Amino acid sequence: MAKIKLTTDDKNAMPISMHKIIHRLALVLLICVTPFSIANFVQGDFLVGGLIFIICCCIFYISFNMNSQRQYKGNIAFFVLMPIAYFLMYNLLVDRGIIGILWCFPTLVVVNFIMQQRQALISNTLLIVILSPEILSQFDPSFALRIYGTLITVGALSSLFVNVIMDQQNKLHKLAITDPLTGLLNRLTLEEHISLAIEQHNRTVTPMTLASIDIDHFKLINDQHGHDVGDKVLIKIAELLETRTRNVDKVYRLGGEEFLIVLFNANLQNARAFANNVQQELSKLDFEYDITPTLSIGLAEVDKEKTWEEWLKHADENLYQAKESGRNQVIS
Ligand SMILES: Nc1nc2c(ncn2[C@@H]2O[C@H](COP(=O)(O)OP(=O)(O)OP(=O)(O)O)[C@@H](O)[C@H]2O)c(=O)[nH]1
Repeated sequence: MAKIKLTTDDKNAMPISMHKIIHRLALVLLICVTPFSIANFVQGDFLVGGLIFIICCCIFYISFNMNSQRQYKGNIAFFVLMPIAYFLMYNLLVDRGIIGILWCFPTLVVVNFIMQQRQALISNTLLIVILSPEILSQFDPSFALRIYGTLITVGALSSLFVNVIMDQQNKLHKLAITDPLTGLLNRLTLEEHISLAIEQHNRTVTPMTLASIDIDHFKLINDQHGHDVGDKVLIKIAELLETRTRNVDKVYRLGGEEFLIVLFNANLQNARAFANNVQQELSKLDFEYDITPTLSIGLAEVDKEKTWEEWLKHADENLYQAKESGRNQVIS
């Protein structure tokens, strides 16, 4: 089964479920914690008020940032907002003793939700290290040990919890966007990727070409050799398409024996060379029962005057012409 290609950005991005969790976290903070911060300011307790306010700002900022920019990577929280919060937390511990420690617990949990796993681990370890001199000087060793035990347990449990959610969500997301037979992308992300390709073309004038691909007389393969043999042909062709494309390209099975490839940074000439190469490679593959499948391919280069639907339609029309001209053809 072909593996879906993930770009570096896909790999660094937080899963969609984390976006929702952070929006909800922001809402919970707004309702439950912000009034607490205001109350502290009113009572003149600027340290506690400021600390809570900064943590809330951190979550609000990230939540807002995620609405406008889906690829949040946790850097703002790691490099800017958390150091400020930790500075205040240290002073709180110096000033209030054991009461100051209490705010570390929600912080350890929140950090796991708003940063990537490695950043969260570093950040939480740093928090404990920063507070250590004060913990050791203020409390006797057995009590200090209990504090460390509880801080580490809360940090580790929340990290475990977040990782289980992210893992499940990644699996579900992968299932939702892939075709179960071939492992290629299905239609779900088609509009998003084609629109992104158009955006990138408009921004950088990078050429992009769509290749609409259809197996010729596939019904005959099914009828003569059975559906399971037809499935194996589909899987092998999907693997061929995946191995012949680059990491940035997107390969879809749109249904039945129909495939689509978004060829990034490829003009019509590059795409034609790619299509001819795929046809040649296919003719060299060994299939059961001496089946010799062929492909009809329609190509269309991106045109900034066209919408993504028109671009797709153009590639489909060329595919239709390839079929009409006798199949096993590339038309652009
Ligand atoms: N084995 C298998 N067959 C499928 C699958 N999905 C669709 N098909 C079959 O694909 C065949 C498509 O047939 P047609 O649309 O007539 O196309 P074709 O025979 O390839 O003819 P042309 O496209 O005109 O060259 C049908 O027989 C479908 O049953 C699948 O997942 N597995």
